[in-house]
Amino acid sequence: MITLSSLKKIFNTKDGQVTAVNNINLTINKGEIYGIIGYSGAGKSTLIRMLNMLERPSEGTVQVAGKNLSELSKKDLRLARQEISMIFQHFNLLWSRTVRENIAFPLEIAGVPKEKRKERVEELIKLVGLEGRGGSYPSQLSGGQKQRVGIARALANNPKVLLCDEATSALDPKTTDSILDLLVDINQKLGLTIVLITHEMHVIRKICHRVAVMENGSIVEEGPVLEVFRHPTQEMTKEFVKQVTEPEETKETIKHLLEETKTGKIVQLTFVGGDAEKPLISQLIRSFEVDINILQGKVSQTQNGPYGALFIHIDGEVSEVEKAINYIVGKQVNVEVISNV
Ligand SMILES: Nc1ncnc2c1ncn2[C@@H]1O[C@H](COP(=O)(O)OP(=O)(O)OP(=O)(O)O)[C@@H](O)[C@H]1O
Repeated sequence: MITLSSLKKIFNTKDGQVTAVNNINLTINKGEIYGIIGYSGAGKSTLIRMLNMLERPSEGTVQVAGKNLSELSKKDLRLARQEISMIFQHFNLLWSRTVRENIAFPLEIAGVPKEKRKERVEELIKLVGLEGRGGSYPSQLSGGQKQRVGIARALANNPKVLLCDEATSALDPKTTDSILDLLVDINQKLGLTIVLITHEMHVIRKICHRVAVMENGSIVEEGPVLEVFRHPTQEMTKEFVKQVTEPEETKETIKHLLEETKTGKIVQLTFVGGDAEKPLISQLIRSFEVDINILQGKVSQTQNGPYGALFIHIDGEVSEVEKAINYIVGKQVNVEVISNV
């Protein structure tokens, strides 16, 4: 659906040239939810804005649904943009218009007749769960509701691609989850291709099929979400992955336990996909002369199956502990010994 080839963006500033996006090659498939993660300044916004030519590339090409956007005339680009919608962190709603009028706006621009417009607006209000709020103004809505208006407006002209520019960054965690659920819902119902940028791994974990990690204008790591979680190669990716596997208090708890624990080993087990459901711990206790204490654990759902980490203390004779660890390795669960005590 989207192909980026040798894409580059250089800004000329008073202080010299800034390369915001540097030679990116990427293919995003139809119906996929594709996440791009990176810290502030990595070039995510510039990249996503080039996907609908809000920002013109300095070099390279952007192809969406078979069209090379750089080559389109102004008129054709306007038409192409109806197929590539966008939602924003701060919603970008028209404050003097009601919910209904905001959603109708792109339909007016596209020249949709009044009756059809009305029908479509009501359909969209239902789709995003804003029944009963059509007459409200944006200032009368919560953040989550405002983003629902943004999504309805973006979907008005039946786009093929939805671009999400930090769409949940201004929302609290619970509202974030409800908006992410809505994005998955419309991805599945409408077969819409979704590209999102974020600095939160939680967003990637919860809804993306594939992820690209961006640093200094380049993509440093890319792949299916579970694969990247399983084998993060770059330091930065490892940091992001920790956001969803290690609860804040984990390090402190482990440190405390290391001080308390005199024998055995503390290990981190990482479960990916189907393995997370297996009764590994009871198998260990039954098969080896060891005691197992579960210290901390978190298993989350991804679009490709469960993913999680479990910290356990395995205690017993040194040889039995070794055997137990080897047994886990044989089960293809990723094992990391945090410390030999
Ligand atoms: N219009 C511009 N003129 C000059 N430099 C720019 C412009 N837009 C972005 N940049 C620079 O390009 C680099 C990438 O910025 P960009 O906003 O794309 O990053 P980002 O990953 O989206 O970060 P953030 O999440 O903070 O917006 C930064 O160094 C930024 O200063």
